[in-house]
Amino acid sequence: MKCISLLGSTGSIGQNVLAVVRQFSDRFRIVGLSAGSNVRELARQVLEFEPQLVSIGRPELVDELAALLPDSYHRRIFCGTEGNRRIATMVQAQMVVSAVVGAVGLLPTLDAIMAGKDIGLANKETLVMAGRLIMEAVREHRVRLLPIDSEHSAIFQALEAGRRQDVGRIILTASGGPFRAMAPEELVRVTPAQALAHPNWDMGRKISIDSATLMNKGLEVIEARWLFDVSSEQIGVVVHPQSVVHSLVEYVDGSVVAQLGIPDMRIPIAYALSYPERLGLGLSRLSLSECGRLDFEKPDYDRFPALRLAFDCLEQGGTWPAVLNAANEIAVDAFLDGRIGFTDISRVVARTTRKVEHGDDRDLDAILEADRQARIVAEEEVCLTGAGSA
Ligand SMILES: NC(=O)C1=CN([C@@H]2O[C@H](COP(=O)(O)OP(=O)(O)OC[C@H]3O[C@@H](n4cnc5c(N)ncnc54)[C@H](OP(=O)(O)O)[C@@H]3O)[C@@H](O)[C@H]2O)C=CC1
Ligand SMILES: CC(=O)[C@@H](O)[C@H](O)COP(=O)(O)O
Ligand SMILES: [Mn+2]
Repeated sequence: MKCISLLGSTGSIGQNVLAVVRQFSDRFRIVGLSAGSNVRELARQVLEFEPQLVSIGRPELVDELAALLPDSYHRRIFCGTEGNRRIATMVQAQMVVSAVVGAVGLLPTLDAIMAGKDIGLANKETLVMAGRLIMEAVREHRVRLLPIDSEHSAIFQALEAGRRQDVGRIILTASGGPFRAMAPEELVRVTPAQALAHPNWDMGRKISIDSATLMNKGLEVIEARWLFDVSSEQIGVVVHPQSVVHSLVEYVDGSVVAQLGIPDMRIPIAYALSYPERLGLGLSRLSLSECGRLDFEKPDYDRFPALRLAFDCLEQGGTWPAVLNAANEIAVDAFLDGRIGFTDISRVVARTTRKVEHGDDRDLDAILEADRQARIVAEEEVCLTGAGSA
C-alpha cells in the first residue's frame, strides 16, 4: 500500500489523482489532503478518503471546513503555507503529489523532498522557479521525482529506450491552443471564455490560458531543462494540434522515440504513482486509424511571443525564469479579470522581466525575493497597460 499526500486535491489534476486512487484502492491510500478555497469539495473528499491530516488555503475557511467534518477532524485541520508544508512532510506519506497551481507549490514540494518523500510533480511552476535547487535536493535526498505533466511523462518514458549519453534532443509537442490558426488582429480581441476553451484537454483556468498564449510550452521547456538535465539548445517544440503524440526523444543515431496515447491525464498520473509498473486503467484505446491524420508544424513565435520569452529567460539563467513565472501569474489573473487583453499578457511579462533586478538561482531567498518583486512590477505594468487601453 503506497501512502500519498496530495496538494491541490480539488483541482483538475487533484481530482484525476483521486480517481486513480479510488480505482486502485488496494494499492494507494490518501493520508493528507490540501486545497485552496473549495471547502465543499475538500470536505467531500475527506469523508471519502479519510486522510489523517487536511489543510485549507486560508485561516478563515477552517471553521467552515470543520463544520462539514466529524469532530474527530477538528484538531487535524491546518491552513495556509504552514498547512501545505505540514501535509507535504507528514511521516505517514511515502509520496507527495504536488498538484497545486502556481508558485505556492514551491516550498511544500521542496520540504517534501527534504523529508525524503518521492514526488509526483504536476506543479511545473516549482521547476520553473527553482529547478536547480529542486534537482540538487532530489539528488541529495535520493528521492524520485516523477513527472505528471503529459509531455514530461512522455519524455521520461521515451528515455527508457536508450542511454542518457546517447540523447541528442528532446522535442515537446504543443497543441497550439485554441488560437493556433487565428490572425494577429483577432488575437487582440479574444475573451477569457474563448481562451479557456482548450481544444483537447479539460484543465484548470491558469494552465488553460498558458496553453492559449503558448506560455505553457515555455514553462514546459524550462521544466524539461531541469528534469532531464538538457541544455536549451537540446529542446525543440513542435505544434501538434491533435495532442496524441505527447512528446519525443531524438537519439544521436537519428532514432526518434515517442509516447502516444489518448489525451487523458489519468495515464501520466497513474504512471507516476505506480512507476515502474503500469496499471490497467481500462480507458478507451488509442486508434490511429480513427485519428486519421496527425499534423505537425513549427510554432509561430511572432503571434505567440511568450514561447520565445521563456527560452530567453532560460538562457539568461539565475532568477529570470522565476520572474517570468511570477509576472505571468499576475498577467493571467489580470486577463481573466478583464483588466488587460490577451496579447497584453506576454507584453506585461516581457516588460517585467526587463525591469526586475535578477539574482542567483542557487539561493532560495533570492528566488523568493525575485518572485515578490516581479509581482509588484507586473501589477504596475497591468495598471499601465489597462490605463493605456481605456
Ligand atoms: N490540468 C492539467 O491537465 C494539467 C495541469 N498541470 C499543472 O498542474 C498544476 C495544477 O493544475 P490544475 O489542476 O489544472 O489547476 P486547478 O486550478 O484545476 O487546481 C489547482 C489546485 O490548487 C489548489 N490551490 C490553489 N491555491 C492553493 C493553496 N494556497 N494551498 C493549497 N491548494 C491550493 C486549488 O484549490 P481550490 O480549487 O480549492 O482553490 C486546486 O485544488 C499546475 O501547475 C498546472 O500547470 C500540468 C499538466 C496538466
Ligand atoms: C495535459 C498537459 O500536460 C498540458 O500541459 C497540455 O499539454 C496543455 O496543452 P498545450 O500547452 O500543448 O496546448
Ligand atoms: Mn503539459
